[in-house]
Amino acid sequence: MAEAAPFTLRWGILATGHVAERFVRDLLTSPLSRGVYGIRHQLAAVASSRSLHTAINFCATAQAPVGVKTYGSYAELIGDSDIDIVYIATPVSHHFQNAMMAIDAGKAVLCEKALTVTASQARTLVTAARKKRVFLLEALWTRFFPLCAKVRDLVASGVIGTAYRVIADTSINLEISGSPGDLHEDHRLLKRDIGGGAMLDLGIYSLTWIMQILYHLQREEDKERPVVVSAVNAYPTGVDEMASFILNFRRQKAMGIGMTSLRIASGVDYDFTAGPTVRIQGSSGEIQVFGPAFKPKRYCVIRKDGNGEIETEECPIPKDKHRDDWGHGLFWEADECARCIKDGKLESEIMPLDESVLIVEIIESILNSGGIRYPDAITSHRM
Ligand SMILES: NC(=O)C1=CN([C@@H]2O[C@H](COP(=O)(O)OP(=O)(O)OC[C@H]3O[C@@H](n4cnc5c(N)ncnc54)[C@H](OP(=O)(O)O)[C@@H]3O)[C@@H](O)[C@H]2O)C=CC1
Ligand SMILES: O=C1OC[C@@H](O)[C@H](O)[C@H]1O
Repeated sequence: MAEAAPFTLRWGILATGHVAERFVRDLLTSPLSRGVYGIRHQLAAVASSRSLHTAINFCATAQAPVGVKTYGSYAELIGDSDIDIVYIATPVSHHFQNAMMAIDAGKAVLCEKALTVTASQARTLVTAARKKRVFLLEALWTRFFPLCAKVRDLVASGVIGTAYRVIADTSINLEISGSPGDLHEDHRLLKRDIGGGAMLDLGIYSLTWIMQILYHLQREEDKERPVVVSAVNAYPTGVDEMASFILNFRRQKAMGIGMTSLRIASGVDYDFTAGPTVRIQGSSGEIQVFGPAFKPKRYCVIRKDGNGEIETEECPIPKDKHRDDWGHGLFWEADECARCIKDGKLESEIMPLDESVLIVEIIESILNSGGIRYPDAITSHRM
């Protein structure tokens, strides 16, 4: 019997910045190069808010195939009937408006992290997607790494006993060399008007590690939400440059301890000096994760009764040799979109919408505790 043709998902790319290029390069790799079958991705169109030329140049740089449509406005892309899903790769400040526009037009949406600047925006977006019955997913790419799936499975299967503590750090160093104290203010992460700051950009990864173990793995019927305490340092531009937080799951007798910084990196070098960026400690052992928390590379399992033996699992990002050996790791979230949409699902079980909303709520409470306020222009529900 002939094999069924793979399900094809037609993508429209909204914005042409740094992550959009990486995402498109990933989309253009073959799912077979990472052992994924039954789906394929088609890059249908790219839009830039700046100009048509920017979109055309973007396609050339990303080595897009001929025939990809290009637009000089987001509205044109969203109105294109040959697109199934819109990937939103604008700064956080613009996610609410961009995603709302796509949802209103009945398009599925994969929206970069953080889902929105405020919890109220996140709730409104999710309500709109559910009402319109369109697929919506926050592009928290790390969640979809096979490494994360393996770690979740290991914890759920009781390999380390009961998980009582998760410690996670996601930090980079934006200090200007030779000018101690000063950070690179031209960096998007220092800009308040586009939703900069450590928590929304990087702390969210520490948070997702804690949440995918201590929250996501709880029984669906009676999930315990954490009580949050935090400390935040602000930078003169008004964004948070450093934050530490504790998520207390009292009923589980468990705590998540998260850190993020734009001043001091997780380690001088992620491979050799950072140590584990994530530690999951259980009653009978520990799982340690190495590499940046947003792009983990390997994990090891240390059992209390293991006589000091450490089981290490390397998890390299698969490369496509037909695409210049490219592979960044963003393709796994794209594959999840294709699988969900193929199966008629409106959200992913790996990163449910209620969890995305809860994550923005937690970030908001952490930022509020440090007096961080974003301008009305990016916190409103104006379209
Ligand atoms: N998953 C991951 O690995 C990563 C995710 N991210 C997330 O992706 C998003 C974008 O980040 P990144 O690509 O690094 O950002 P960039 O600044 O490189 O790109 C953002 C793009 O958004 C568009 N844009 C629209 N309005 C504005 C505006 N007012 N200011 C700036 N850009 C605007 C522009 O595209 P155009 O002019 O074509 O419309 C711009 O190129 C963020 O939400 C971030 O959190 C970022 C890095 C890595
Ligand atoms: O989401 C992200 O992950 C990778 C980092 O390099 C980047 O700053 C951040 O936006």
